[in-house]
Parts: sequence; structure tokens; C-alpha cells
Amino acid sequence: MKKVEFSPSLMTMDLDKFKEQITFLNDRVGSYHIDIMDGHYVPNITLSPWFIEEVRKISELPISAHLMVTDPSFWVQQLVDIKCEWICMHAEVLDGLAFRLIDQIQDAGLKAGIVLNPETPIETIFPYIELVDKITIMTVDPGFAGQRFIESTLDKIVALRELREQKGYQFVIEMDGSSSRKTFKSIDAAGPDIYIIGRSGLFGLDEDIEKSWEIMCKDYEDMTAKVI
Ligand SMILES: O=C(CO)[C@@H](O)[C@H](O)[C@H](O)COP(=O)(O)O
Ligand SMILES: [Co+2]
Repeated sequence: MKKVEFSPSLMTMDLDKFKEQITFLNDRVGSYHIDIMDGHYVPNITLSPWFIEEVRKISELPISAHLMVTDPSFWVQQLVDIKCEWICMHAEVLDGLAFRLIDQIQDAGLKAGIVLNPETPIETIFPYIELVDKITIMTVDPGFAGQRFIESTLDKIVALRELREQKGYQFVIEMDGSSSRKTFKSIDAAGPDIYIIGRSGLFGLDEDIEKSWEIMCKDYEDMTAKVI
């Protein structure tokens, strides 16, 4: 059985326990998910390239930046400069820029991801789907933690898995938003490779990260009969 990867969304971590939480998670997760918002594309401002560099001081895990910004070119350049391993851009702002930015990321030896909002169909990215390294399906509206899970978005994960199989594409499939005990079962049935875990699935479960992790593993096991 293929193991799924858990990728904590660090905008939902406890910042006064930054070092303790990252150190604990370093041996348990596959990557970190860092949300970068500009206050325009979504009405919120969160983490930044500077934050990525702070995480790097205490972790060697790959970092995936989720850009929720109206001007992806500006942010892609900053992330290429710091060699952020995965740079993920929203398809909704890539008209006229997609090929150039994907090339820019991959020419720097980094991985290019594309993120789709709940209402964006997968057909939007068909012109460049064969080029991308990761596709992230938003299972909530972008911009905030702690939102309602949008079940219908899971159909896109199933469709992407089928398409990958048929065409031999290499992208990995990720889900982002409200993965937790309440939703693990249906997410698992859709079958993404990477789960972003945030407040509802991990950091909000207990004050102590060790305890939160234990609860999350048990929740996942209870709901899917699979062990992390
Ligand atoms: O991109 C986003 C939100 O725009 C996510 O990465 C959230 O950080 C994550 O969904 C939070 O976790 P929940 O609160 O949803 O469990
Ligand atoms: Co995100």
C-alpha cells in the first residue's frame, strides 16, 4: 500500500512553540506547507519567504510554498532566490504567465505546483498539465484556516488520479483545507498523495504537539484503517 505524506500547514502552528513543534515534526512528516498571502488575492496576510528561511535553520525537509497572491511573478522570483523546493501558484492568476513561470521554477532546479480553487475545474490547466510537478486541490476557499470542508472538490482528485494513470503524467496530487477526523475517510477514498494538515487535523488538537500528533495518527487510523 502506498503511504500518504502529511505536510503540516505552518500558518496554523503555535508560534511560541516554533522550535519545539518543528523539531518534533521533522522526523514524522514529509514536508512543510507554507501559506504566503498578499492581502489582495485573499483578504489575509500570513507567512513569507523570511519565514521559510527561519524554518530552514532547524529543518532539512522540503518546503512547499502555497502562493495566494495576485502577482505570482514577484513572489516566484523571491522563492527561486531562496531555492524553495516547491513553488505552488494558483491557476486562477496564471493566464499569460503559466509557461514562463513553470519554466523559471524548473530551470532553477525546483518543482512547480499548481493550485486550484474549489470552483476551478481541472480543465483550466490542461494546456500545461503535463509540465507540472504537483497539483493541489483546495478543499476550502483559500485564505483562512478553520473553514468548512467542500466535499465536492474531491471529485477533482479522483479525476486527476485517473488522468495521471491514463496519460502517464508524473505530477503528485495534494489536498489543502480542513483535513481532520471528520474528513479523513472521504479524502482517503479520493486518494491524494499529500494531505495538508492544519488546525483542525493537528495543531488545534492539543497544546502539546506530541499529544496532537498521537491523536491525529489515531484519528487517521480509526477513519481509514491505515497506519501512518
Ligand atoms: O491554504 C490554506 C488556506 O488558505 C491552508 O493551507 C490552511 O492553512 C489549512 O487549510 C489550515 O488547516 P485547517 O484549519 O483547514 O485544518
Ligand atoms: Co495552503
